[in-house]
Amino acid sequence: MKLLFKNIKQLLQIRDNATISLKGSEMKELPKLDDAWLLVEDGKIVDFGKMEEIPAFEEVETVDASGKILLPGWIDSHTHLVYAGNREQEFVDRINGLTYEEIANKGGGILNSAKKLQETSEEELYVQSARRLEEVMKMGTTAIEIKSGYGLTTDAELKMLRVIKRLKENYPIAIKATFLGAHAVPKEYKENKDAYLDLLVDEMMPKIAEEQLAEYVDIFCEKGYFTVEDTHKILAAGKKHNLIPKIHVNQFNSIGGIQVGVEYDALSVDHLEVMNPEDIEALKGSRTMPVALPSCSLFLGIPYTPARDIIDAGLPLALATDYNPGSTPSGNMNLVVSLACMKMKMNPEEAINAATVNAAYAMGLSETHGSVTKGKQANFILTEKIPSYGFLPYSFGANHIDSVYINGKKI
Ligand SMILES: N=CN[C@@H](CCC(=O)O)C(=O)O
Ligand SMILES: [Zn+2]
Repeated sequence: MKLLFKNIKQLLQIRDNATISLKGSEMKELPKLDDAWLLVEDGKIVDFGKMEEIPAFEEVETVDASGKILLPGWIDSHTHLVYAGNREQEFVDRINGLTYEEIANKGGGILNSAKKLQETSEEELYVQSARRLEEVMKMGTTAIEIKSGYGLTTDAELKMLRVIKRLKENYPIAIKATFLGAHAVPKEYKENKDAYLDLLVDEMMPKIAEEQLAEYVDIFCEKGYFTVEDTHKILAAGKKHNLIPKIHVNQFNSIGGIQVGVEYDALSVDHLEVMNPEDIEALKGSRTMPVALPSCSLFLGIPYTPARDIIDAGLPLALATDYNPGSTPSGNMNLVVSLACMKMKMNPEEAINAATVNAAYAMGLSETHGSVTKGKQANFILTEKIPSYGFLPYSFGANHIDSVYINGKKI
């Protein structure tokens, strides 16, 4: 089945196959075609061009995109979308003056979510997660990474990863799974963290690898959670099972997590709210993508990732939501793109590049996703009639999405 978009006001993010990621000043360029057409066949982009040169097509279904912009769907490379219930009460506790750390120290936070998840059946967890996945797809997300890490026992971590597997099977969106058993130390292991690390390495990882339940491995490298040494241990064990690192670092403190990530050739290092010059230096010359999560900063009232320092140092940057019940109960990539412009001083071009091309890199999907390239998946956002692409981040809070296409099909 062929699908033809005609009269597209602006076709954004046109790239050749060689574009894998964008860094430094390259992020300011957003290649586009005005008054364009685009042809889709078998779920893939076949060709595109200017309306004045449109060939005669037969037996095609046509979409009139007059006044509308067509751009690649958002790629969300960092989420915890599979979780049970919510943490609304902690939100109120924070309004009333407690900090995220104080809440975690009194048994809330990640351990609170873990307790809820352990008590929730796999079926119910699937139903709650599928609802969230459908919600983010409608908001333009066309590829998504999902982490475990609210299980913290072998059974509950496997339950989470099986739910992710079922989502992969039942939805057209590309999904990558990450094993984040090292998200927090369970209460029972408070005095013996090493025994928990052994459980992750000796019991959970082999099972996950055997059932092929994850592509990536993650750890929350942060004061009060896991140290740089723990990070070495988990990433080295992950390597034995072909689990590529994508790690939580520098959210509250800079303790050397970026350097370990780079040493293990991590695909991405995520959060980065607190960065010192050595952290930026460590990323130079590496293949590791820095990933910022501005809606987490908004919700927790913590600093925003210093995007200007990162990009102006010649580095790439990707954007993601961090969708989770504690620090970011929102999976809205449109808001993330707006926040990147408003709070991190990224230009609209930089923010769109960070949420498409660079985000695809951060999920290992550069060959199939993230740009309008012949042969790539036909994953698009078709906007409402809007004056320009800059209007998307400018009019924050309104998504301006007419429709979303995944593999050439309107969802
Ligand atoms: N920082 C670590 N993990 C999550 C939040 C976890 C939670 O509060 O439930 C994050 O990326 O923000
Ligand atoms: Zn996270």
